[in-house]
Amino acid sequence: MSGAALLSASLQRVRLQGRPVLQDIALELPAGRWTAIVGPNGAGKSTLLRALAGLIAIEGQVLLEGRPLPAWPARERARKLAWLGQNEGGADDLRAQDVVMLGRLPHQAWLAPPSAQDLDCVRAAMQQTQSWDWRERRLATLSGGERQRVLLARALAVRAELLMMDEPLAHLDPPHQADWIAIVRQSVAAGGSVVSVLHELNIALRADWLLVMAGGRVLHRGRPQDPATHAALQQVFDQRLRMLEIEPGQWLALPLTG
Ligand SMILES: Nc1ncnc2c1ncn2[C@@H]1O[C@H](COP(=O)(O)OP(=O)(O)OP(=O)(O)O)[C@@H](O)[C@H]1O
Repeated sequence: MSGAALLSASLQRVRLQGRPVLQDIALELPAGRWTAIVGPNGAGKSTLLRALAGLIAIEGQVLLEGRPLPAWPARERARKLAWLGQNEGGADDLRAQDVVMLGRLPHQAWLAPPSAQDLDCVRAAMQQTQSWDWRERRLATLSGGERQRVLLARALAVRAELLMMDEPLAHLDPPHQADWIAIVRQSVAAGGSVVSVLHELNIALRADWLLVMAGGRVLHRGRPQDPATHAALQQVFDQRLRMLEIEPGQWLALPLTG
């Protein structure tokens, strides 16, 4: 694997409760690219993302900037790699602003108060996700979409080079989905790398690169515009998609009924 990859992985196997869930996956994630992981329910998308983030035990190796993930000091790694998981809980009693400040922990000295830079990052991230207005409200009092925008702000406040998100669009309405795409594009344009598990195929088709999974393997990787990518999508979704090019290079995947 080339040394240029921000993250590279070689996974022989990942087991959950003794059951093999992923096998034989090798990939490289360069800087400056948005990669979307797609595939049917149970394909192993979330497990792959968790494996790449170092959140679960693997048989194999994940390298961040060429260094194995476990060899990174925890705080340094947490500054490089930000995570937004599915249905995250545990912070319900905190004010939204304090939840976002958690994203600054890897930058703060032990028990030190937040710096002016931390406060700036929190405000900027909350403004980016349009969640600043409810900064004083407790997370538990927010709607699903409002909460998701606060959690996205927390991940953005880290200012990490690598942003990993599992179903980040859950609960977001179309304008905020569009805002999410804009945020991802900004991050990638600034040299960052974004990896997202997405169920919304039409959003995934706007990524730079797709990983198409089924049965615990990556069956195909390629650009969303490539006919081979469309064929892989058809294969994993039982030929039940209608692929439409709505403008040059921009595709939609509609479910075929009947
Ligand atoms: N904790 C667990 N213990 C055992 N098996 C698990 C566990 N979590 C997930 N699995 C199994 O691993 C496989 C992959 O699950 P995973 O959540 O990675 O799939 P996914 O592609 O993200 O699915 P979905 O689209 O439904 O969210 C599934 O068969 C699932 O049942």
